[in-house]
Amino acid sequence: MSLDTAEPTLETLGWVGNAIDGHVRLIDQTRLPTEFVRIDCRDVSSVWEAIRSLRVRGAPAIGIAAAFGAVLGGQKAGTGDLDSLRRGLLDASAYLRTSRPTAVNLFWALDRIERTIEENRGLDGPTLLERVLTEARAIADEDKVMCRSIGRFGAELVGTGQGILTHCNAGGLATADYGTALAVIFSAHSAGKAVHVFADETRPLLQGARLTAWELQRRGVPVTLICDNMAAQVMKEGKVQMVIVGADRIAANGDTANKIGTYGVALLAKAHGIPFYVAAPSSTFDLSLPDGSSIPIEQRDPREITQGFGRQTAPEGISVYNPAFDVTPAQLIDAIVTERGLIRPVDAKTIRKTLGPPRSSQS
Ligand SMILES: CSC[C@H]1O[C@H](OP(=O)(O)O)[C@H](O)[C@@H]1O
Repeated sequence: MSLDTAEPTLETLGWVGNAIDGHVRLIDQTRLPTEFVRIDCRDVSSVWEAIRSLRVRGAPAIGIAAAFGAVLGGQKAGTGDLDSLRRGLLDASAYLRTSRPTAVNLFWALDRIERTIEENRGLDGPTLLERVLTEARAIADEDKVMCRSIGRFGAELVGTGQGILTHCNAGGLATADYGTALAVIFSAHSAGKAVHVFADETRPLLQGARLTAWELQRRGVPVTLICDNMAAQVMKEGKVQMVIVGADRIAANGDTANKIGTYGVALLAKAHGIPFYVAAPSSTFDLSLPDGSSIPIEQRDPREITQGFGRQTAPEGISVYNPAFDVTPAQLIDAIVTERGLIRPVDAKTIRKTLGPPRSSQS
């Protein structure tokens, strides 16, 4: 259901889903850049669908959406009977875990919701539901703070006059606010550093063209849109002095899953002697995985490729391979920018030193 199309202020571009009262409100990112529409999800399956279809997308944002979706499950169950409330919350959380497999933030956020339920067994229904809603809001509020911190730390890597290449969208839309990779660019730009961004369009769903270009243009950051197959040429022409991307899951050794095409960009950067950075909050690390080999990679609908431009652009029945992510090995990453500072060199020891001991394993 479309609610309102009022353009957001620059500060409210990110997550808007904290208006619970029986619904989760979010920006429908599939309608951007031509339409700005906020929608209300009134049941858990609508939140699941919004995550699966990338109406809400980006690792932190889908974690936040899932946290509020779980609250919705509790609201639907009602607070009259404690057992049915707990079941409603836990069933919603279990269902939302099946929406997308790669971004660990989804599971990290739902782990926090489920821990909150378990740790508050003694509460009555209304108090328990309120406590879980408070946790969901905390997840969103903490992400806002982490993004700003990532921006501050990452801006130190940016020299004035630099060309910066991005891939996909790791902006305010992908987080509670401000973004991760784009937070670095926004912070550098706000500090008066003249930067120019080359945004990969990012096939097949065009998060770069539709979302990153839109976010940067709105904030007045100079941006040039390129096709993914132009990244090598802009590097060869000396237009790019650094690359910065987001992340969906980072293993204990620093291997990083991100939007498909990121691995290729990292190889190109290495070949051209250009620093390659990842920006991500600590909620994107999965320290239960020793390396990136077992990060689950989402396989998506072939029609995203064969019908991506609103018409059939490939022979009917053609075989299609559509992995939504790839894994960039740690040795291709010069630094990871987190809310706790830079991780450099990118290795298990430095990650542990920066982030602290591993959490429980995530799905
Ligand atoms: C700030 S995390 C952004 C991260 O998530 C994107 O994936 P998707 O658009 O499929 O949700 C992409 O990998 C971005 O780098």
